[in-house]
Amino acid sequence: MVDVYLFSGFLGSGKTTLLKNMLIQVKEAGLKPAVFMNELGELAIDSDEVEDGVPLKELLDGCICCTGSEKSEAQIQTLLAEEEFDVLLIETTGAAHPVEALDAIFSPLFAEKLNFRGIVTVADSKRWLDRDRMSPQIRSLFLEQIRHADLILANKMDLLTDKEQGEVVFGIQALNSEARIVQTSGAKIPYKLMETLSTGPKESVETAEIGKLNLNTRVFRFAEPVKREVFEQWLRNLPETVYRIKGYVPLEGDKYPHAFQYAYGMAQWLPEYMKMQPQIVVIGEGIDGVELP
Ligand SMILES: Nc1nc2c(ncn2[C@@H]2O[C@H](COP(=O)(O)OP(=O)(O)OP(=O)(O)O)[C@@H](O)[C@H]2O)c(=O)[nH]1
Repeated sequence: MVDVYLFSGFLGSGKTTLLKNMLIQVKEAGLKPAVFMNELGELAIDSDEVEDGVPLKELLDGCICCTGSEKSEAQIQTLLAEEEFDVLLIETTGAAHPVEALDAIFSPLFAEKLNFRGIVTVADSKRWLDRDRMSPQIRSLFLEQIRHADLILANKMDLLTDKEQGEVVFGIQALNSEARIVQTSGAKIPYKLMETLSTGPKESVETAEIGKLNLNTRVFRFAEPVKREVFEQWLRNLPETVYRIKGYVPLEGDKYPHAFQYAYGMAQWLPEYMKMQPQIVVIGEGIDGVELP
């Protein structure tokens, strides 16, 4: 049986960071991992982060929970037919309800093959503190992802004071008293901690109504390089409802576009040593008016 873990958590909370950490540790434990990824938007950016040699399937521009679990089922079935592996790590989009995303895994097709171990939710601790500023639907999704977790990473602790850290852990514990909560920076946990999970099928869990999410994704392609100051000024002026940006930004004077990440007001630039497509995906609510600088 293949052990299956489902990574949940809001946009930009640190799921891919956790995935990368886990891939290293699973291999170190002498096990073979495989990955199933689900991205919002038509660009496969997170999958660039999974190193070659790890079996990977992805579902683009949709959500594991709402574009029909059949597609996900088919992808997982192909993965099982084509590859040999011991552990399947599933990264859902930040817009997925974790329990609804379980549908594909609990398909009768996989009853003898997949051993579901649990939902691991990565919570952006800074966002937790500011949760009252979210729109009601987004807030409800954010809380549901935490409420249904079997293990919770209170991530991005490096951005919080000691007092805030305590506040986050108490708050999260009050919302989900069953799950173990670990304070993390860079989503670092030992794989052994995930191995302690063994929840089995989730029977008749009550999920709260989230309402219609008005999350949109837009892809912008750069016609030419931009000045870094101009781009950063543009970021500062974005509406608060832009939750996530990722992709490759061509900067004036640099040979290759830089890998770029933006989540909750925090930008991260990484040098890229290959010529990646100069494009970014912007995810948020009411982003029709957003244009590149
Ligand atoms: N300061 C800080 N940044 C972090 C931490 N964990 C992750 N990040 C950064 O947060 C950004 C988003 O991290 P990802 O791992 O891509 O988040 P994600 O949940 O996979 O994002 P989506 O797939 O878009 O939902 C990246 O720039 C990470 O480097 C942390 O503990 N502290």
